[in-house]
Amino acid sequence: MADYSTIVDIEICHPLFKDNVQLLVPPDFDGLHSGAFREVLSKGLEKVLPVFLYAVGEESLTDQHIHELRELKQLFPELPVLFICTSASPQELTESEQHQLQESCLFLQEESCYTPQCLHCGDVDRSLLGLIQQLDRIGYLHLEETVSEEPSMTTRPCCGQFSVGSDFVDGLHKLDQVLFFVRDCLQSHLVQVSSILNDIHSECLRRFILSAFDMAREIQITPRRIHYAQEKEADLYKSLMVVASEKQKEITHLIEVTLQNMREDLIEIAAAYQYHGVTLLDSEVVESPQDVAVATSEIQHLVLTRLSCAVANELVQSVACLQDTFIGTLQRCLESLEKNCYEQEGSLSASDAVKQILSAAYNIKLTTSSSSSFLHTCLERLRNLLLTFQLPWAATRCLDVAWKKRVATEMLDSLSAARLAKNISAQFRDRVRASHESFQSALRSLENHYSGRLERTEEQRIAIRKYHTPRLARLALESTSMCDMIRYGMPVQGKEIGRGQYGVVFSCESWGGTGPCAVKSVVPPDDKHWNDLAMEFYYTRTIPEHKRIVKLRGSVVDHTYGGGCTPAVLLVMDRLSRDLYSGLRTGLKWLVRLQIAIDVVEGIRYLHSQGLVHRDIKLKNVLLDCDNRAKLTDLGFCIPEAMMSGSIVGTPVHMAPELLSGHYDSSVDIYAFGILFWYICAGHVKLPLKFEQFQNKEQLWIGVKKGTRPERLKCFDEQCWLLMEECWAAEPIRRPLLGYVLPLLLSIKAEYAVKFSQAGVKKCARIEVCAMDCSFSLSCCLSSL
Ligand SMILES: Nc1ncnc2c1ncn2[C@@H]1O[C@H](COP(=O)(O)OP(=O)(O)OP(=O)(O)O)[C@@H](O)[C@H]1O
Repeated sequence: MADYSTIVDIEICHPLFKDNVQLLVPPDFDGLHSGAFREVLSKGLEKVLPVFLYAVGEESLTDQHIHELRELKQLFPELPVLFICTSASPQELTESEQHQLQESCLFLQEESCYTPQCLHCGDVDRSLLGLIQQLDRIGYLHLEETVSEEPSMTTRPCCGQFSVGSDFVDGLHKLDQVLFFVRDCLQSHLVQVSSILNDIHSECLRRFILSAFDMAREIQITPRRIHYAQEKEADLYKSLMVVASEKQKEITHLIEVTLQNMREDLIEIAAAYQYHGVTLLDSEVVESPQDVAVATSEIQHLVLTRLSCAVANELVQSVACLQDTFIGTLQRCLESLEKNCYEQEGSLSASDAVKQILSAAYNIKLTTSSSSSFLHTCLERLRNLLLTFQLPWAATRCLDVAWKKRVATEMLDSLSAARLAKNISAQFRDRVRASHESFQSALRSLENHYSGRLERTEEQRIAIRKYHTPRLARLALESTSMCDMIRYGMPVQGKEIGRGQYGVVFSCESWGGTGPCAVKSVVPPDDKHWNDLAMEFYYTRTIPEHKRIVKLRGSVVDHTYGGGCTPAVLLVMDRLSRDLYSGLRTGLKWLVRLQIAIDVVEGIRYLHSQGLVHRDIKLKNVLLDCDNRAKLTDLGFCIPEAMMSGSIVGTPVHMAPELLSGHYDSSVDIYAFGILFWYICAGHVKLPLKFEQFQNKEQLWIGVKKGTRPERLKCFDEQCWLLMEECWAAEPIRRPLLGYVLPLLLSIKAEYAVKFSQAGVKKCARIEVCAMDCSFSLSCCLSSL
């Protein structure tokens, strides 16, 4: 096969060709076979990121060009092409054009970011209109009818989504457009791959976190399930043993009633019985006395079997714990425990053992020996003896309906309900005991299986929490930062608006097309801080937007920070007016403060609903907008409950006592809210007196553990005080649920709103009276209010 590709090895000193750039100039395809174009392209583009420049020498496309371009479109429908019309009259560059070109080159060299803009080619040479229309028809350019005489092309989308469209350059002198096009193409590829990468990172992260949730749940729930199964089966066993041992009278009575109710039916069933082991001659006579014995035993067996069934049914119905519904939950619990557990061969599973316990009543068997009285048994044996010796007067050989009825009746008459009951109980007890033992051994092996397995699960959960998720989070932060950087560029940092333990917050007028924003710049000193920051970023970014959580818009990694050795991570978020700390310092009205408390509770409730615990609720992490509505920020310590390791985090005065023990849950946020609510009700930011006595945080924690809490202030409303006390209860279980706190705060606020509006009406009324009463001046009246 002919090799059509020509690799031109050229050395051009230009930033564009700096790294690993290959210039592929395909041959002229005129006269070559139709597949030549495809062949060259597919060979030349192996492992190459293509940027297509298409030079056109004439003012219109030949059929061959059109064919080529159609093929190109088919092969790469998404990839843009920059068409350069080389025949456009080359003009001398004006001074300003030369300057512009230089600027563009510098611009690219500096690698600074650029927000793609809509480029219009309104000023294309009119003689090239035909060529542009041809490209339009093939689907590369989109000519726009404009009011002006000039044709206008829209080929690039506006800012936002970063994708590049095909473009047209009329003249080689417009090299800056070539540079921009190439740069845009490469950046668009970069955005595409980093978005895909970020999707993969985020999805893996999501799955890891979900599996950590499942693991935490399994670790927590499995021992409880096993315990529940043990308890429930023990109860069942106990109550069945009571039935078997102590309810003889009831069972006797039950058998008597069943016998009475069924007697006629059983005799009729016996009458209609067709023998299996006996052949009848004419007139329903049998040949030998042995046949009579067989027929007798068949009838007796029939009657006893029917009777056993009926007694079993009655027994099950009269004993509640023998019914399926009674152990429904136990069965489900066992089945879920056994789901992923291999059973040992030959041994009974716990759920089967429970089924056997239940069926113990159904499997009871009544036999003639167990049912007859001693005297009846003797008579029966005597009768069989006589039959065996074939004494002529011993028995009839005509086994007709009357005979069958007689045998059934005799059988039923011979039954002793008390003996049957005793026998049934004994059988029942033995079966239940055996099944109970099988159950216990099955549960023991289930427990053994789980104890090893739960240890492994815990190890995996720790690995997910400590290693896998933070690393993935960091990768996700880097890939999304790359996209954000290309799309929106580096945020321009304005003045400093705050400072935290880990970073500085700057204002930024606009980023990504919206503003104003705040940029939190953090320089993670080590891998641990990097990972923590990445997790914060991940949680903040992935939770769906909520009006009570400060919105994170994106992030950028500034690799030039610190001379390039300590990159800074810039988290860009919505900018709010101030934090609650400065709000309280400058003074906020009571109703406003109550509304802030409501907002905070809504924010915490939302995080909890997402499975997250904030762990650092404090005045500085509550931001206020210009209407003094609050939002939570700084999800630095925010973490899903399943990922919590018991690490000690937070701000000392807001930290619940159990935080120090390492065993805590989402109720630490409710404790912290209790303290925050103290400040909200106090209306200032002074430390509670009770806490002031402590010299350091260690002393504070000891005090808090012993029960020291902020003091009640005079201005406190009774309901508010009670609420704080509940929230900061020492035992997490006694802290109220947010679903209770929220309506309570709303009702407190509504009460005050009514009180204030009534007070306002009274105040106005008094002012009117004062105004009418000339003996009082208005100012005097107002001061009295
Ligand atoms: N989005 C924002 N809009 C306006 N101000 C903000 C914003 N984010 C933070 N600030 C201000 O910057 C301060 C520092 O915020 P940052 O989140 O870094 O730290 P912090 O919560 O005070 O401390 P730490 O991170 O150590 O817990 C806040 O107290 C607040 O005053």
